[in-house]
Amino acid sequence: MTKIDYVFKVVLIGDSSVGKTQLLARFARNEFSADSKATIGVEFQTKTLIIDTKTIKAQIWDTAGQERYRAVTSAYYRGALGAMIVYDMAKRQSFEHMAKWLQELRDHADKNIVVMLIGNKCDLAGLRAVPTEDAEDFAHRENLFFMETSALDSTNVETCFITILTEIYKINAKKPLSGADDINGTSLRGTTIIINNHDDDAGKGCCLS
Ligand SMILES: Nc1nc2c(ncn2[C@@H]2O[C@H](COP(=O)(O)OP(=O)(O)OP(=O)(O)O)[C@@H](O)[C@H]2O)c(=O)[nH]1
Repeated sequence: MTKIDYVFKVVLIGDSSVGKTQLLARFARNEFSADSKATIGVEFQTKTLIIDTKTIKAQIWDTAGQERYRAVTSAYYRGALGAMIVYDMAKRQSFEHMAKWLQELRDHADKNIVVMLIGNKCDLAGLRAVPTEDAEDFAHRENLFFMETSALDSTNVETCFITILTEIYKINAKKPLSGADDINGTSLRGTTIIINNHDDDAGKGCCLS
């Protein structure tokens, strides 16, 4: 069995239908679904990859963009070292809401979290409603990484995940994974606890049937 050097939790946020679930499906399994259902509650997937000779387990969390399907916010952000805030390049409103998502992140996440702005659906070039420069300006002002992606045709999907994981690695490289280590130790142990909590929550009504 491969020895895991680090476990990095990254969360996906953004309006409903911008493509968070499909970005994750493309990255984790190289799959895409055209009739993707709205996410209810929280899901996550993992993918193990090598960065700078280290084995990194990326644990990517995906939650509902729709308020009524969202699970407890603080639990979602707990232990997250990276966040991708996603808008739909063809839907101006989803970009206008980026400030709101950023605020939520700043209210709930660790202040050192690495944040990347993602303009998804760049395959819909003819329907573009957000000029690249607008997003670049916003990212620059807010100190975010920025990339345009397409989960449909795979453009930049692997690149954006590898970029954020590499940045996380640079920040956390001095903290090797061990039982005594605060950040990574907690994220590993916390994994099980958080998932169980969510399962419990789901049963209690964060999800509609
Ligand atoms: N053209 C195009 N369609 C996409 C792309 N990514 C996702 N979609 C489609 O957009 C719709 C919504 O995708 P989802 O991944 O379910 O969106 P989401 O952000 O997870 O939505 P919630 O779970 O409600 O928060 C689906 O019909 C997808 O097939 C893309 O890159 N290009």
